[in-house]
Amino acid sequence: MKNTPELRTWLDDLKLEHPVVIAGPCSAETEEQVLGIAHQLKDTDVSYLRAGIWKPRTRPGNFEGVGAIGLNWLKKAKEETGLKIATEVANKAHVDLALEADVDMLWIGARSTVSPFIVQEIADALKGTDKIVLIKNPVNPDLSLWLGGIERLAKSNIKNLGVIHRGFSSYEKSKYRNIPEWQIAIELQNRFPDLPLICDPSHITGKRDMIFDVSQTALDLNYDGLMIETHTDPDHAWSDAAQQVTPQTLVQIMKDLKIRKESDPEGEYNTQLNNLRAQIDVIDNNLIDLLGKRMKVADNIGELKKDRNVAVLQTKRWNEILGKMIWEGEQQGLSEEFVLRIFKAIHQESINHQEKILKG
Ligand SMILES: C=C(O[C@@H]1C=C(C(=O)O)C=C[C@H]1O)C(=O)O
Repeated sequence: MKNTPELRTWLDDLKLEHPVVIAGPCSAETEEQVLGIAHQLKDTDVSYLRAGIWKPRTRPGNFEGVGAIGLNWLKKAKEETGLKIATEVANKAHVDLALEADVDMLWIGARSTVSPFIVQEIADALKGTDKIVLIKNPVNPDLSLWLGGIERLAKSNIKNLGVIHRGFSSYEKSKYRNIPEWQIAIELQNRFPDLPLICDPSHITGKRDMIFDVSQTALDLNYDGLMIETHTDPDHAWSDAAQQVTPQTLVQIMKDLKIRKESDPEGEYNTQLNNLRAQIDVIDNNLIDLLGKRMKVADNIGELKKDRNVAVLQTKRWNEILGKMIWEGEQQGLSEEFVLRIFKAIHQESINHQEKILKG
């Protein structure tokens, strides 16, 4: 699949002056709930009313969605408010029912994206549709799997495509429900700059008081839209209560968010920007130069170890370096997480270099 400006057509056709907003409850619960939320979202920045009807849950025994009847509630909400409607599909039966209900936007959930069989089944069922089809990132941080899902949809001749970044599962404890790993979405943007990219801060954060901050980060990174779970009584929602906001909060979030433009033609801004970027270029060259030099020293250490038949990994020395560099990093305003990441990568490269010598 190639990037083309046509990928943005459905988004451009909306003619919005703000990011596209998809909002609504995590799950459709009752007709009154869906209609109540829809009416409160009418005349806001929201273009698409979302509601989950079939809910994939981690453990059995939780609320698994109201099923097809929810489509009637969404249709009614569309008739009454003019909002377009969106729901998640996870198999061919869901797709057939959603298309029959004339749902405007369908999305594939993170737990489905991990399965090429499921994505292919959905792509086949949607073949040639002019509906908008969005694909969430897989639960695991695997860009190829995400791209593979998009390619399957594109091969099924689906033109109105987009992606939703909802963060990635991790065993590690984190302040996020699903760690954003922004660099994965940035890489995806690099490959497909015109593919509409939507952020789902509700699933990334899992907590309503972090939604604004993550949404702002997404806009700072050029995202095209937001999918935000919205409920008139979030605390009593039947699923994902902690991450849903009221329609009033959503309106406030949209008001407070700063919408960034991609660039600015203004002269003085560009002069200063180019100046600073020239400084970054010099520093980057120095970094590469220093890293190359460091690896040459590691090569020499490798030769020494080879002569004496000593193991490459020296945990004590390595831990001393880490401790020192975390402290030094702190003095330079660098986070521990960043220093650890960089030095683990440097250490691995150094080990690879020495391995080559010991095995050579
Ligand atoms: C370079 C060495 O080998 C390994 C690599 C290290 C590094 O790159 O700093 C540190 C400890 C070792 O695990 C060494 O023993 O000093």
